[in-house]
Amino acid sequence: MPELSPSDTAKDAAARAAVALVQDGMRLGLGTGSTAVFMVHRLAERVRAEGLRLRCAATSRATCDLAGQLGLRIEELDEIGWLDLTIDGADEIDPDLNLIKGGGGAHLREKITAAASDRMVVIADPGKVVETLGAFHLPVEVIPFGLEVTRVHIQRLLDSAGLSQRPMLLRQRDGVVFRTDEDNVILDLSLDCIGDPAQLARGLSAIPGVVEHGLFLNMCQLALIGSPDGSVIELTRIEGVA
Ligand SMILES: O=C(CO)[C@H](O)[C@H](O)COP(=O)(O)O
Repeated sequence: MPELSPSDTAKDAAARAAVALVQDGMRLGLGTGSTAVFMVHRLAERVRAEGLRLRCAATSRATCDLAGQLGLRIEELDEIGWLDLTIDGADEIDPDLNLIKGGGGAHLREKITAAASDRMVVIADPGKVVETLGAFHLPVEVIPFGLEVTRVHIQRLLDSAGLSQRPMLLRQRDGVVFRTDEDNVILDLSLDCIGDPAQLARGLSAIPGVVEHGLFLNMCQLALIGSPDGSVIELTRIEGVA
């Protein structure tokens, strides 16, 4: 394997630590993003080496394709029904293990998958750990029909919550509007600092046209933060803390 950058070494360390939690017979959710890519590789290595029998659901087409190439059999989430563990990346992680996700545009399937899991473990490099959520843009998946009207509703919500907001960007990739696996679009909100994530999450969920936002509150029980030296720090959440 080519030498990894410090950031990739950190991601790989977190991924290895998460894959070490996997036991024979488990039903797993596989996350999306560059850190999750390391996890899928390490998981495939363990399956090959130890003959682990796993049932896996993927949170995106990209992860499904990668897992298939590495010899992991992917099933539909509904075929498996419920998962023991989902391992996924994150864009921001606060001290209560609340998250911003969706940098890769997969947060809808990621949230459905994590919500169908006994346990969600997040893997990340140290740059993802923050005191307060919001420096990373907040992705909001929106149905294309009535997009501009939905945008007005979101703006009104942000105004009423006193959240300063730079232009709400319609996500593009390679010069064209980005479409999610569900064929929706994403509005990226630049909020700087989200003082009350629960209130914002409730408000966004109540807007017709919003399919899902990237706030993952009270969903993650453990974050494994890799370091460029290969060590891993465990962050845990005290149950019941919002
Ligand atoms: O939420 C996600 C995709 O929707 C990713 O998990 C998140 O963007 C982190 O990605 P990366 O590991 O590449 O930093």
